[in-house]
Amino acid sequence: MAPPKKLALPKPLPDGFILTDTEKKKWRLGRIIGQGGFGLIYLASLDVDRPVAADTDYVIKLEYHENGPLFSELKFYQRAAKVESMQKWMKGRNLDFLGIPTYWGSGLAENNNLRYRFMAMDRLGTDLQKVLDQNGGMFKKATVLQLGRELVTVLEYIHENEYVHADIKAANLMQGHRDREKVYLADYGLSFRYCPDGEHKDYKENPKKGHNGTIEYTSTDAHRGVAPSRRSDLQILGFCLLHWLCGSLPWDRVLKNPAQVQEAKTRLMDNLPDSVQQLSVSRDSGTDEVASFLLYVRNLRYDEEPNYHHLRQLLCHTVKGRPDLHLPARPAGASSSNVPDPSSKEKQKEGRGRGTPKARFVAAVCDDDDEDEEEEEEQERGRPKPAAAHHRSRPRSKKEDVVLEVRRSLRPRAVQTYKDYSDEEEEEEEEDNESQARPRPIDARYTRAPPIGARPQSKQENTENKRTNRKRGGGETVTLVRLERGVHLQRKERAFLGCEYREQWEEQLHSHRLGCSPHVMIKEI
Ligand SMILES: Nc1ncnc2c1ncn2[C@@H]1O[C@H](COP(=O)(O)OP(=O)(O)OP(=O)(O)O)[C@@H](O)[C@H]1O
Repeated sequence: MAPPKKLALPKPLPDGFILTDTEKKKWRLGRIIGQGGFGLIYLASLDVDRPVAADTDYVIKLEYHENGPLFSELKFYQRAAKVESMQKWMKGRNLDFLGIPTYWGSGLAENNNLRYRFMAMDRLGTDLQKVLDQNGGMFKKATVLQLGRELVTVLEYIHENEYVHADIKAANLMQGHRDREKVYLADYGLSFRYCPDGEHKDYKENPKKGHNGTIEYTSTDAHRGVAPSRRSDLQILGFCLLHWLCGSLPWDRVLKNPAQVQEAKTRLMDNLPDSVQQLSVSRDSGTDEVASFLLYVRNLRYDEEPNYHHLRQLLCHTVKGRPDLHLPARPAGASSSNVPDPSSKEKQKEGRGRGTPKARFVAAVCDDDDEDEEEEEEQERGRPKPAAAHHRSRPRSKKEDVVLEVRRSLRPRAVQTYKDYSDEEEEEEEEDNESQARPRPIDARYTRAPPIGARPQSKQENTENKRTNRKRGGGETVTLVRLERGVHLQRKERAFLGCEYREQWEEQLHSHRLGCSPHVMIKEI
């Protein structure tokens, strides 16, 4: 039989198929309940003698052996998210919950000459993007701040274990299967070991690798082609919080142009706290806390350890307990979005806003001022316009569900091109031990995103870099690309590329940074 096409979704294994993991535990597959860019998600059970029950607590993620994301995800769970290590950490902090799914095992399988890799993990519930879509694109302020605090704690744990997530977004946040008030940060396929064996990666811009991640939320460092770090995870989180609070982001309409998105984000970061404060939707949904959060993040050095306790305090709110993921409270008659449209000039020129279908959807749901125009657009395209949550008094029809699904599938996917190979020697060893071959290289032409211009290295960054005195990574890189090809066809591609590392540094990176400690900065606001 011909080998599987690289990057393809795996040919499904039959219901009832038995998998044996590396610890010799046997798993029985049930029905498929999800599908990503590369892999399939099956219900699964350790009871191999009977069909998998519909309410089982386990799932198995299955990919072709050649694919990369599951390999990266596995490495994250095996190194950083061991059950005992998480429990010990939680105990030390008196926490009763940490939103990281539990990993239960992994292994390789073969069927009809096709080789698969699998991972067993906790079964989770609905992802928060679905919840947001049903809530008109926004959460209540208290919910946003509670989610923010819980995610800061998850990031604190991950960061202490040498990893960053690098792709925080509502689509990667999932409710618990049994307890819907619990929220888990899932999908570690793009996670990055920023500090292998305690050695922080160097700050190094690489125009060839610019604009990694999910374009809406990716960090300004990632736009410049810098490998992700603790501060970039926190900045991504800040952008997410802002989005959930306001229902849109200033760069929503230019998502197809990464350079413009980068420009808009840089402007927002440069003009904090005003730039974020003025996005407040209403007094009830004020953005002051997120402004302070992003301001703190802006003042972090690339390799600086954030003060997570302080970050949680910045997101403090009187409401305690678990996040309430229900409809946002919108004051009657209030325009839901205060976000200025960066492309308004362009819009005037072209007579129409730009952006991805998702960005249009957000605007349609949340920006009352644009409703007429959006409606017109929707009618032109012959699609029904989903009603904003606050206008909806009936359950959505099947047709509306389909529209949501289609728009969901059109959402920008994450791109990764920064992964250093240098920290993977150990993986290679482990792989050899397990007789697992590395994912195979693919052609460089699959890489995405326009290169960004080279910039001179600033004296400050140079000094910072020397001070960290870290070892430099090897010259090879791993590239993972997710491409959108039509509504239903979404593919991700991973490549190992021989890539010249050019040292190009960002003069402006710290030009907005004031010469005082972040704590002093906060007091000055
Ligand atoms: N632990 C889980 N429990 C229940 N459902 C899950 C779980 N993990 C993923 N899913 C479901 O399966 C779908 C596919 O998940 P997967 O992580 O493979 O890909 P994805 O995150 O949707 O896409 P991408 O390929 O971009 O990462 C998800 O959208 C989700 O609905």
